[in-house]
Amino acid sequence: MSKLIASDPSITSPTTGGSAHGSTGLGNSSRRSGMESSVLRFKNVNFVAGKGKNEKHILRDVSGRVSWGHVLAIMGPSGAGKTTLISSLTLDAHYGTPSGAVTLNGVPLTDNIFKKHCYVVKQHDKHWPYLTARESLLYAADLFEVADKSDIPAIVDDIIHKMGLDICADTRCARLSGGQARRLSIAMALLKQPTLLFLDEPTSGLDAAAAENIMKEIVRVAKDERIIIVCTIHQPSTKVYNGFDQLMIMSKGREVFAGDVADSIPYFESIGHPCPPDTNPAEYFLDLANADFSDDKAVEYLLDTWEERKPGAGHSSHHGKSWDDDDGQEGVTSYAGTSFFKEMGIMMKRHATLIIRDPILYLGRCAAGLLANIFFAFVYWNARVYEQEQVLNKMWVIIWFSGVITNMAVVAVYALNDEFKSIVREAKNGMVTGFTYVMAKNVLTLPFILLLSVCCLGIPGFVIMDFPAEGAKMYFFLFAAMLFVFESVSEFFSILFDDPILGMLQLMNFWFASFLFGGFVIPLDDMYYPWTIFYYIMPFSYFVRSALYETLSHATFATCEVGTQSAVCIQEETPGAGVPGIEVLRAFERVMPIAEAEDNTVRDTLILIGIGLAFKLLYTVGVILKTRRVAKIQQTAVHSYTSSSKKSNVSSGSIKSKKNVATRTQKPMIPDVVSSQAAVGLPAEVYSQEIEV
Ligand SMILES: Nc1ncnc2c1ncn2[C@@H]1O[C@H](COP(=O)(O)OP(=O)(O)OP(=O)(O)O)[C@@H](O)[C@H]1O
Repeated sequence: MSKLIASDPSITSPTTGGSAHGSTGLGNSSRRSGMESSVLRFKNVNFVAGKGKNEKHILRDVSGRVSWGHVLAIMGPSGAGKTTLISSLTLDAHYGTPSGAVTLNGVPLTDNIFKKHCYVVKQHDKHWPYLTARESLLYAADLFEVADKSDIPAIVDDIIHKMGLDICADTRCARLSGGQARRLSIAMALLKQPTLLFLDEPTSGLDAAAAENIMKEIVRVAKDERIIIVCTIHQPSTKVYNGFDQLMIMSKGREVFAGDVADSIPYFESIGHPCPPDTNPAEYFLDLANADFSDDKAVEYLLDTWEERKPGAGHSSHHGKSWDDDDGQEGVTSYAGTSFFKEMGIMMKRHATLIIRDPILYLGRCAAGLLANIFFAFVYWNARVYEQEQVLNKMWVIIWFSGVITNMAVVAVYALNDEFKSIVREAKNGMVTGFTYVMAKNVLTLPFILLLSVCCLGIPGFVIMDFPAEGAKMYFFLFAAMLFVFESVSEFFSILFDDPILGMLQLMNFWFASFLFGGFVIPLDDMYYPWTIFYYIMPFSYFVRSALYETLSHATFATCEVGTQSAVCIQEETPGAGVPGIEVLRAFERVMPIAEAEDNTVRDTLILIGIGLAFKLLYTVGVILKTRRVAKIQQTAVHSYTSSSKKSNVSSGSIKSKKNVATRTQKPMIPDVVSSQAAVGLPAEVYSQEIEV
């Protein structure tokens, strides 16, 4: 068996001119990853959820081996552990402890290898609601660099046709039916041409004909493109069932059967469960394995019988193949990924489209800010004149103008939380990185923040409320800095929790604390000592102080008649000259200490930008960590090509191994097994089961 490895990225890297799909779309076996023949092996995969008394063993010693060109269909009743198995194999089984050995071409599966060579389509679809199906595929093709730019539209058209999406190609994803969204997810995966593809319930939501066609396409793609496909499936029709080549039936987290589909009927017959004629075998086997609705003892019998009889038990192997056989390529090749700037460019283009189309997150907020502030301007209509008895009302106009729009950042928490879930999926599949997402978003949201500032202040402040034009420039920047703080805070809370409601609550808390400690509800000197910290770290005090300065100091106020009931009442020195705003501000400072008759706008703007940057930094770190989050499988034992017979060379993003044929011919009967633990001195476990599915 030839085990050549294309270790030079230039051999297959699309960036160097290779076309992954050829001009007619899928159908060219020149694979992006450069791996022509691969094998996925998983051995004794276990998953334990919870700890101590609450510990629950969800997967027990599930093993399998799938080579390129084959589709392994995992079936089982609801709750059998199919999704948990897929999550464990895709390093996504958080909330528990996965263990076992999972290798691709003999190399333990890592996040880096996964991002480059694998793809997972999750059970629940997640697309960009404001992009059409075609646009989603075009952006994905660009990000995956599947071919030269000029070939991409033809490739996308081809895959749209093969997935039966022609009718909805130009429909926005938000309006796709469940089945169409499912097919779009599969199309995205096939576009990448991964070495290893996981599909969790690819046929859910599809009618029988669509399910049959999709499964046919999946089987065809696996063969033609030499992909390993592992999918879970619920109750397939007889036609779909017969279309699989390899099958694993699970129940209660264990195997009931694993092998060729053709062997399933004889196997069940041999253990006393002949499939009745004219019965869908899938349905029949699933009924047998369903512990919820059939006799639990009967299910236990099935599980134990398979444990004893399965072809791999006792070191013999199914079809002469075992965990240890290496008919696939050895090692995992490397290829040049999309460059940072190219990825940034594509992300920015995509996000610009989303900003324009998504009415909630951006333009909708501009409109809402404008309308809300026009409302407040009319509520405080009397405060538009520069009379001293209106000074207090002017302060409240300033506060409401900023208070309502910053409170609306709660909407951003919700929308960004949803957006981030899409990014996490794309990052998992190696389409984007968290860092480029943050950078692209920053570049695009900064102009939006300035626009929002103009929307909120322009007509309501400088037209209706007649704010002095002299202070306009600084006031816009100050306001934009305040919005920047809340945008950054909303970004941070949007990713802090999976549940957007928790993030929204935290933003409300932040806003409320900022309001309370802004220095206008309770003056700084009256705050009880430990609470004063909030006056300094929250944004409202900086904003209100400088906004008051920019609004009052440049104006001239009418003189105040003696005896007028007013917080501030200064008489003009020269009749008809009025009272300078700075004098009014100085007098107001004695009543409302947050006011200051000193120009601190630049300083306060910079402090606000600093607070915003601090949250931006937290957000960036959070995005990077969350998009790299991996539920590492605790490698109980890995058959190693790194043992004495083979040397493995692990470098960043590239794992290469060279075969030593001479030593391999002396392979011991029991596989030479080492583990990562063994590598650090723990005893290696020797496998006693070998099975090919
Ligand atoms: N973190 C967890 N804590 C406790 N129980 C869990 C956890 N994750 C999964 N389970 C349980 O493990 C079992 C297997 O769940 P899993 O989602 O893998 O089943 P499934 O075969 O994919 O089911 P379905 O076909 O309905 O999607 C279920 O009983 C589920 O309730």
